[in-house]
Amino acid sequence: MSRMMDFKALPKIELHAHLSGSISRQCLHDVWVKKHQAGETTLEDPLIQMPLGKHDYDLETFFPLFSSYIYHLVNDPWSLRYTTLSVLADFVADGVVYLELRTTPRALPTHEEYVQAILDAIAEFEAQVPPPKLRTKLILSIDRRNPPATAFSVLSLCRKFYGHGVVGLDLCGDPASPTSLLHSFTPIFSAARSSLPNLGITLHFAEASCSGTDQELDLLLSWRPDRIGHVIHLSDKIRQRIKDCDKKIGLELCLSCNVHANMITGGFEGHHFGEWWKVPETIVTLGTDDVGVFGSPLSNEYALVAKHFGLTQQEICDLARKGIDIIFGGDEEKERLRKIMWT
Ligand SMILES: CNc1ncnc2c1ncn2[C@@H]1O[C@H](COP(=O)(O)O)[C@@H](O)[C@H]1O
Repeated sequence: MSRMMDFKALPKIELHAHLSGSISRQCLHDVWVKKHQAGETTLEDPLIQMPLGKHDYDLETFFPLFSSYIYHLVNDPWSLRYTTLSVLADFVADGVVYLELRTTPRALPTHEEYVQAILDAIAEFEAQVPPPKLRTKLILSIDRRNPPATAFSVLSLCRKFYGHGVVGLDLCGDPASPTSLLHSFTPIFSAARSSLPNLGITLHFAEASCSGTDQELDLLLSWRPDRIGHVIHLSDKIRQRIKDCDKKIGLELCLSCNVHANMITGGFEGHHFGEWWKVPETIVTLGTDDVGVFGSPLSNEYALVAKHFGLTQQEICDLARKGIDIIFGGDEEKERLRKIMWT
């Protein structure tokens, strides 16, 4: 039975992880100690602000963690490099062999330098001897709370860094921000489709009931995403539209995040993974979302689906391998993964 499986050793693909939310509390603490000792921060120790073992952040308490705390701690090139390297080390230690990390560019000191610093940290990590099995690509996020001009600048960054480590564009952020603001992003996503046809598009989709209206979801689907994340509050009509997409759409499902943040009811066994994982018109992949906040590494997400949905060892390997088809990282990477992932 899969319950006996070594989920850490299982080579895994992670396609839904936010950089700032993936930083462990210990790593945030290390950054804080250095800054505190140098008199560079007046913030409280992260281990007090976010005590170890606390994972029950709901959508009201979750987003301010970034805007009021983590962004003020990770606020210079040194802490950005340090935390990125730590995040990569955590993923590799958990048996992740391919990672698409997503992040919202910030002015550190410029948005361009922010992206370059992360790409440099990835290159530095991959140049280790012996090289780690993990290969990492970057997705740039548009925060739905931001004005169109900021969102357009994210597309410009995709243009600049496409072919140099950036493989996708994401829409993320607090789902409580109104659907009406999203209309102004349509030209951005259509420009992304026409000017960068191989850039992947992934969207946070129906995370909360307020962002799960047919009006919003019809709009998001009109942007022709390759993948959608969370996928919780759907009408039957939208369910059918997802299944009817020309190309199989990828569903990035994040069980622990959804359960801990009370985004769903019914606990793990009530999670919509159970509804989707066998649907032939879609491809389900498991993601951690924000392992630093919700505390469940990808190996544990596999253990959870094995436990709550009774997947056999073969079904676990098949689930992990299916993700290969929906990575944004290109054919060469797909070939590498086909060779190293368990059959
Ligand atoms: C429930 N899960 C989620 N839903 C929507 N957006 C999320 C998210 N988890 C994280 N983010 C988005 O990612 C940012 C932090 O990482 P980066 O600074 O970009 O690396 C958050 O500010 C939020 O906008």
